[in-house]
Amino acid sequence: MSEKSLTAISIKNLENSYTNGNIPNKVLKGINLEIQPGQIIGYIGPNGAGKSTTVKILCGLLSDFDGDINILGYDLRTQSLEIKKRIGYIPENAALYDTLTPREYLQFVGELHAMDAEDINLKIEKLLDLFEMKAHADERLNSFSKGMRQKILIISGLIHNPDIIFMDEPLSGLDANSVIIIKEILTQLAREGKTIFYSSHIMDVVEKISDRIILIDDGRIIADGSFEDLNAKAHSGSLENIFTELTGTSGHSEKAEEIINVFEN
Ligand SMILES: Nc1ncnc2c1ncn2[C@@H]1O[C@H](COP(=O)(O)OP(=O)(O)OP(=O)(O)O)[C@@H](O)[C@H]1O
Repeated sequence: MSEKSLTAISIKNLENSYTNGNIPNKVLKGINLEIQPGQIIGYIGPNGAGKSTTVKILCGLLSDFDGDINILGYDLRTQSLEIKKRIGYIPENAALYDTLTPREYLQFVGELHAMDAEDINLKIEKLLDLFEMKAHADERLNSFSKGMRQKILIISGLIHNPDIIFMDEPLSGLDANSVIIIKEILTQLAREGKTIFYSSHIMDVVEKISDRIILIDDGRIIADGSFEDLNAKAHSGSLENIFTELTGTSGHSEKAEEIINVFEN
């Protein structure tokens, strides 16, 4: 991690709007966060709360925002290239180059990160093997299942050994063994001082791996603390219950009944 800063991610008054037609839709309404290295952050919230938008801004994929963001001591607006060298981004879905094989795609990603060719090839071989993808190394990506594609996305987000790893629903499509391995990888990387910013709807995984859980709703942070802190605040027992209590969604069985009634009548 950069010697320039002790703070991994600093976000001050982050605001963002999308414009649909001429009408601005304010999505982030003043996010303030200081995240220290070595933390696993679980970033959660209801659909449309602004999680993916936050992650895309932090990864430099959306540049139209208000507020100040500093990552590893670098200003996101003026030094985004320095930041991009030091972060990894694992989205839920991404356009992989379907005509390439995983080996070719990962070589391409390694080259983008200016990695040494020998180092790239060595890592590709080892990682494909460890993710049980070696047998598919030379098949085209367009023949891959969702989980197989997700494994390639995970490898490509980690291959350059980033200091901060941003993940947006990264376990989507993975089988149970792979989920356990990824959880273990994240815990071990955090122990080495890497920072993990993890956005997901899978509450039991977030509950288990996160040192700190940040709950956003309608573009604002409504809870921030360890699972124990949040649990003490909401007295709910599980993160799923805390989530529903704090985001004001309740009466699930009544809602399910109403939905079935609409289908059946
Ligand atoms: N490209 C876009 N153009 C216009 N509006 C957008 C765009 N992307 C997202 N939005 C809007 O911004 C809001 C936040 O979306 P975002 O994808 O950040 O939410 P999220 O918390 O990640 O949701 P989910 O849990 O459903 O993935 C939503 O109202 C969404 O409609």
